[in-house]
Amino acid sequence: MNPSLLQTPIDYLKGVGPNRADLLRKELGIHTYQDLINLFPNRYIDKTRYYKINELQRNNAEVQIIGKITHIKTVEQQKGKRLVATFMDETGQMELVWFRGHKWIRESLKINQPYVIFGKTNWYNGFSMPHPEMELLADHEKSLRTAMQPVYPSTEKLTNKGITNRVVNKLMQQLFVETNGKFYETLSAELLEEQKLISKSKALFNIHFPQSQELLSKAQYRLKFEELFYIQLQLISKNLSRKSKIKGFNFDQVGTLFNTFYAEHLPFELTNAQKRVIKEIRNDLGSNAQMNRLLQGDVGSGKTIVGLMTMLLAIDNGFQACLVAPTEILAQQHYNGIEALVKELGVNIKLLTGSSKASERKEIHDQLENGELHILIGTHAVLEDKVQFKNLGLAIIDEQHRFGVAQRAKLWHKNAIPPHVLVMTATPIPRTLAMSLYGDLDISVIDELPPGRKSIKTVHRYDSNRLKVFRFIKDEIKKGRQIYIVYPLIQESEKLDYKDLMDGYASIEREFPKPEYQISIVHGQMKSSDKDYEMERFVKGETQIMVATTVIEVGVNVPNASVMIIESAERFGLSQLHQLRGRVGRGAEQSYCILMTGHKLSSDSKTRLETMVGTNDGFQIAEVDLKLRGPGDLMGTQQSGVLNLKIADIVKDNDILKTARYYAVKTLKEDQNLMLEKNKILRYTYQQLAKHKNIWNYIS
Ligand SMILES: Nc1ncnc2c1ncn2[C@@H]1O[C@H](COP(=O)(O)OP(=O)(O)OP(=O)(O)O)[C@@H](O)[C@H]1O
Repeated sequence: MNPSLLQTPIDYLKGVGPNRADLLRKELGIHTYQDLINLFPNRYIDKTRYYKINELQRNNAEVQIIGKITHIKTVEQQKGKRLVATFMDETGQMELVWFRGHKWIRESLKINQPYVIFGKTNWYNGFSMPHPEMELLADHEKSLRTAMQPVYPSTEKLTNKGITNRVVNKLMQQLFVETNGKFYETLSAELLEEQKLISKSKALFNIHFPQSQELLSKAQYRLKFEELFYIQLQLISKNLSRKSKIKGFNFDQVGTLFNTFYAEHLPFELTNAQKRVIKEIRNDLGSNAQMNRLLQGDVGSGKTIVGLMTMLLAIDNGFQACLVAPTEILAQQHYNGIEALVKELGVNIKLLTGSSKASERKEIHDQLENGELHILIGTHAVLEDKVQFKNLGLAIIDEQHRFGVAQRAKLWHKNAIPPHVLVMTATPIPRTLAMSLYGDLDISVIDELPPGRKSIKTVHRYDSNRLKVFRFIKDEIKKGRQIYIVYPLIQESEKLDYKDLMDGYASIEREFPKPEYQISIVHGQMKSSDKDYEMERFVKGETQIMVATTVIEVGVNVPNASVMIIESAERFGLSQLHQLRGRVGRGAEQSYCILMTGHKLSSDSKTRLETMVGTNDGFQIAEVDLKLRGPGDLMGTQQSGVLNLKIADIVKDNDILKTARYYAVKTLKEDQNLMLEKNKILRYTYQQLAKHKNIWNYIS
C-alpha cells in the first residue's frame, strides 16, 4: 500500500461529508485516514446474541433484536415532542423512542421492513428503547460481521451530532476497503517471531473487526506491546545516548573524607541496601558519564546518609555539592542533621533559603564562587541564577515530585559540564510506573529498613471514640513520648480547613492544659520564622504535642515522636497517609498511627483506611493507590507521556510492560543505534516516533 494514502485528509473518505469531517477533526482529533485507523475501541459488545421481545428483562444492559416497525407517531409532552415507533417481533411489541432529530429519523424509517435494532432498554409499563442503533436486516447481513462489536471512545457524546458508534464503524469499514486492509509492518520479524505476535495488518483488522475472542486478544496484545515497546525503546535509548554523549566528572578517588567518615563518624552500621546503593552510585561516578539516578526508599529507610556519603565523594574529588529540599523546614532539618555529622571533618557547609539574610547570602555567594564552601543545602533559592558555584560536581534533589523537570534542568546549567544528579524520593512509585516515568533515570532502591525498627501499629477510630484516643495520648506522653496531630489542608477549601485546624487546636488546648502539657502548632499561613521556632521546640522536646497541617508531610525527623494522629483521614490520599505515618516509628519505641474519621465513608476511603491498617509497605500501598486513582493522579505523572497511552494501560498491562522493556533493553544492547539490517523497521519507526512525538502517528 502506498504510505501516503494514510496521510489522506479524512474528507476524502467515502461517507465523510464536510460536516462530519469538521466534527471528526474537532471532536475526535481525526484529520487523516491514519488518525481514524488509530482510534481504538475501548470496549466490545457481544453481538452474537439476538433477543426476542418476550425474553427482555428489566435489568438488560444492551440488547439486539430483529423485528419490524408497524407504526410511528409523534407524542406531545410538556418538555417537547418525542417520536415513538411501535416495534414488533413474533413474540411481542415494544416502543422505540427519539427525543431529538424527529424529522430526519421519521423520514428514514421504513415501515414493515425487517430491522436489527440495538440499544439499552427501559421499562415503564412495557419495554422501550431510546435512540436505538438501527440497520435494515438486509444491510446488516451484508456488512462486515463481527461477534464483538467495538465501542469507540467519545462517540457517545457525539451521537446527537450524527457520529454514532455505527457511523464510526462504517467509516472504518470503508477505510479498510480503500486501503485493502494492508498496512506496513512496524515491528521486526525477529520480535514477531520470538513473541509470536500477529502482523500489523491482522492486528488492526481484528481490533476493529474482531473475528473471534482469540484474535481480538492477540490483536490487543500486539498493539499494546508495540506501544509500550517503543516508549521503552525511546526512554532507554535516550538514557544510553546521554551516557555516551555527556561526559561527566570522574570521581575516581575515594578520599580521606569518605573513608574517615565511614570508619569513624558513621553513627550506625549501614544496611545492606544502603551499601548496595552506595556501590551503584560509586560505579556511576567513576564511569566518565554523568550520573542521573533516582534513589527511591520508603520513609525512614535512610536515604539521607547515602546522600551525604555521595557528597563526601564529591568533595574528596575537589568538587562542591548541593542538596535541594522542597520546604524550608526540610532544608533546615537536613542542614542540622548533616552539619552535626560532618562537623569534625572540617567540611564547610551552609544553608540558603528564602529567608536567609542579605549578609548571609553575600557570604554564601562569595564562598561558593571562590570554592571555599563545600556543601550548600537549601530550598529553591539554590536554583536562582545568581547562585554560582566554582565547580558544582553533585546536585542532590530531595523529594523529586515537588520539582519540575525544568528545575532539574536548571541545576544542569550551573556548570559547563553538568553535575552528577541524585534524585531522592520517598514517594514509593511502583517499579513499573517508575520505569515509564523515569526511564531516563537509573533507579536505585533502598528496600530495607534500618534494624530494630518496630513496625508502626495503625488503627482506624471513629470521631466518637475521641476521648479514648485522648487518654491514650496522655499515657504516651507520660512515658516521655511526643505526639503529632495532623489536620488536612487542601487548597480549595483552605479557609474551612484552617477553621477546623484552629477549632481542633482550641479543643486540644482545653484537653491538654498548660503547664503540664506544651503544644506546638505549625501551618502554612504562619511566617516561616514562627514555623521554625515552633518546629524547633518540638524537635528539642520542649513541647509534647505538635498540631500541624500537612506541611510536616515530608521528611521531618523527630525520633522521639511515637504517635501520629490523622484527623479526617478519609480526606487524604493513600501515599500522603503513608508519608504522614512515616513521621513516627523513627526511633526504637513502639509507634502508633491513629486514623480518625466520621462514620460516613465512601468505598474508596474504606479501601484506603483498610490498606493503611493492613500494611506498612510503601510499595504495596503505592500499588493500591495506583489502582484506586490511576496514574493520572500520582504525583509527577502529569508531565510524562504515560497518560497518553492509546491502548495499553499502565496498571493492567504491567506484564506486557515488563516484556516490552525486556525486549527494548535486549535490542539496544545488541544494536544501540538500530543499524543492523534486521532492525531496519525498528529504526524507521523509531525515527517517525521521534519526529511526530505521538507514537501512533508513525503507522504507515
Ligand atoms: N543503617 C541505619 N541504621 C540505623 N539507623 C539508621 C540507618 N540509616 C538511617 N538511620 C536513621 O534512620 C532515620 C531515618 O533516616 P532518614 O531521615 O535518612 O530517612 P529517609 O529515607 O530520608 O526518610 P524520609 O524520606 O522519611 O525522610 C534517621 O534517624 C537516621 O539517622
